[in-house]
Amino acid sequence: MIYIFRRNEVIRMRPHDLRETLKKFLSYMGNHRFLFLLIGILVAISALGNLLGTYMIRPVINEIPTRNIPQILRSIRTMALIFAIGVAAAFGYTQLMALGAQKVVQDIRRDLFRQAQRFPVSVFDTRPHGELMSCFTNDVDTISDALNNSFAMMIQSLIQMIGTLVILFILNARLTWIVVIFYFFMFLYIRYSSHKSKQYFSDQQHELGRMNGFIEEMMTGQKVVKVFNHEKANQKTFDTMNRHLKQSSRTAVSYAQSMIPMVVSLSYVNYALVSVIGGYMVLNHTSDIGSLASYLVFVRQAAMPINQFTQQGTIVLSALAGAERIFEYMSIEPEVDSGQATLVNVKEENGKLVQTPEHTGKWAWAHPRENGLELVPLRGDVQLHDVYFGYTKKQMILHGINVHAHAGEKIAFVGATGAGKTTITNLINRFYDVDQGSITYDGIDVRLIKKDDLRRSIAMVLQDTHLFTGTIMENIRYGKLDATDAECIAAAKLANADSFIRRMPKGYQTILKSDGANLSAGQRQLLAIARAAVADPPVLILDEATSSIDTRTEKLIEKGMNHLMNGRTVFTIAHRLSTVRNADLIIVLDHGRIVEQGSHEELVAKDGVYHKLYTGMFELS
Ligand SMILES: Nc1ncnc2c1ncn2[C@@H]1O[C@H](COP(=O)(O)OP(=O)(O)OP(=O)(O)O)[C@@H](O)[C@H]1O
Repeated sequence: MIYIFRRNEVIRMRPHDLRETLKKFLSYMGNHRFLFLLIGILVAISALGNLLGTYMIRPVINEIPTRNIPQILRSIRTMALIFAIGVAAAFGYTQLMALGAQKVVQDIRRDLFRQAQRFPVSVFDTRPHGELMSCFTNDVDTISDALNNSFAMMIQSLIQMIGTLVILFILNARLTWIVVIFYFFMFLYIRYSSHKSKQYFSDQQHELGRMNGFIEEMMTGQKVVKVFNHEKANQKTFDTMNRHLKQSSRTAVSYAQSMIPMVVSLSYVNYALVSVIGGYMVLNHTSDIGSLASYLVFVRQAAMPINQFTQQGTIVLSALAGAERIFEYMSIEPEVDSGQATLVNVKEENGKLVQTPEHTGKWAWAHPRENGLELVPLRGDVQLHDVYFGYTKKQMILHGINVHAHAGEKIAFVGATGAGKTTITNLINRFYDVDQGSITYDGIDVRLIKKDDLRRSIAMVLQDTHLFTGTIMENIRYGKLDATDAECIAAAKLANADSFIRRMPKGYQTILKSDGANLSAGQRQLLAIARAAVADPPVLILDEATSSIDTRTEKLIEKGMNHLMNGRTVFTIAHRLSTVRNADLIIVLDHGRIVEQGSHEELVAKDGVYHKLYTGMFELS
């Protein structure tokens, strides 16, 4: 198996399972079967045109001694017509192939993106995100290139290779054995040198991948490099990598470069030998001059399809390896959702809740029960019942967690890094499901609630704000796609973001780029709060930012957060003392276990872990 490395990952040059990958790939081509059938016909016409046109040299030359000019001209016309048809077919199939390739690539991209949207969070947590990105970019590009340039050419070369041999046998069977022997040696040499060059090419790609990864890391981490004076050490590492890359590239290229001249030289020897023996046969009257002329042209061209077939074959194989990676991603089980309880608008009629299509602003869970649909008012009461969870079966992260957040309560999780705070919040909105125990939302097991509706009722403000390319208004509207401008502005006001937005050159229409790079960290957080505010959910998960922000912005954020938290059930991964102090319940976690819980005053009075943490005397570990 040949591998190349891209960035720091291992990339296959050939598919593991060629048959299966080809089957799936052909099924994509099959979606445009008439187009590819037409391309196939044109490829065959083009290949046959080249073969027959060359064959026509025989009658033309044989007719010259007869001096039958009209007949000679007829033969020349026929030959020209055959070549012209071949050229027209080649032009036709290259044009259609460009269209076919883009259709196939468009379908593959569509399916991959659709599938990626449905991946469970665990896929993004466990795989480097560059891997999926390289499927979308490099692999799709390789497939597109192979379809555009290599796929048809490979088939054409195959037809020409077989056709050439057949015609050579027809023209002169005895001479052809010499050609077959040369073909055989050429083929052996091509195999040997391409095998060797692939081996070194793989080393070269490995070195290149390492070097690219290093450059990327150093460029993105320039500040750290400068702070710790690592320039010299980096230069040394880089020089070593650069030297290794030079060595492996040199060997790979030397093998690859030797292939064509060697094959061409062999074909010259072949040509010379066949010319001499053929000439002798003509003189002996065991062959005619036309056959020999046509034959020699075929022999001259013989090396070309072999070369093309091997070179294009390698490109097609590496494209199929890319396709296999894409298909592997596509075959990942999408996030399963067996939840049936949905969030619906309700209104009160004769003291009873009834479901309504109107936007009443009042919500309830429509929970299917044996005796019909039960409407459970949406309140935001969340309870964890003896929850155990591990990301893998081998290692449990949470052990017997019990927490009850009554509607409107503020729960703060504190604890050392790795204690399991984020993991608990990941379970509440079902990025992952509990292994043992359960989580209920308004009394309904979250596994019975449709994920979209569950997540719609829980907003998250993460440390990592993630803003998208688009206007500030669009970024706020991300929280609720049908929010009006007025709702977005109201949310920004509530989040304390309105004043800084209005100071931007284009206000709410200012375009944000690259994850809001044109904003400060504090402004990005204010926007994230506004985005959560526009969703107006009963439950909120806050992962407080640890990065230091100036005191004025910090105050703005605190105020924004307080407004946002008002009237909602809030789970906070708390880093600020003020948040912890104001919480109704503080949960102290250590190694996935609750070690203390209570209000700030209770826990301080207890003089336990929290007190030590609070007074900075002790760090949980
Ligand atoms: N996707 C994951 N796959 C496997 N293990 C994970 C994953 N995410 C977190 N963990 C592990 O789970 C444990 C708890 O992590 P978690 O992120 O919940 O801690 P935390 O208390 O939120 O820490 P921090 O304050 O640093 O964010 C850690 O040991 C961590 O290594």
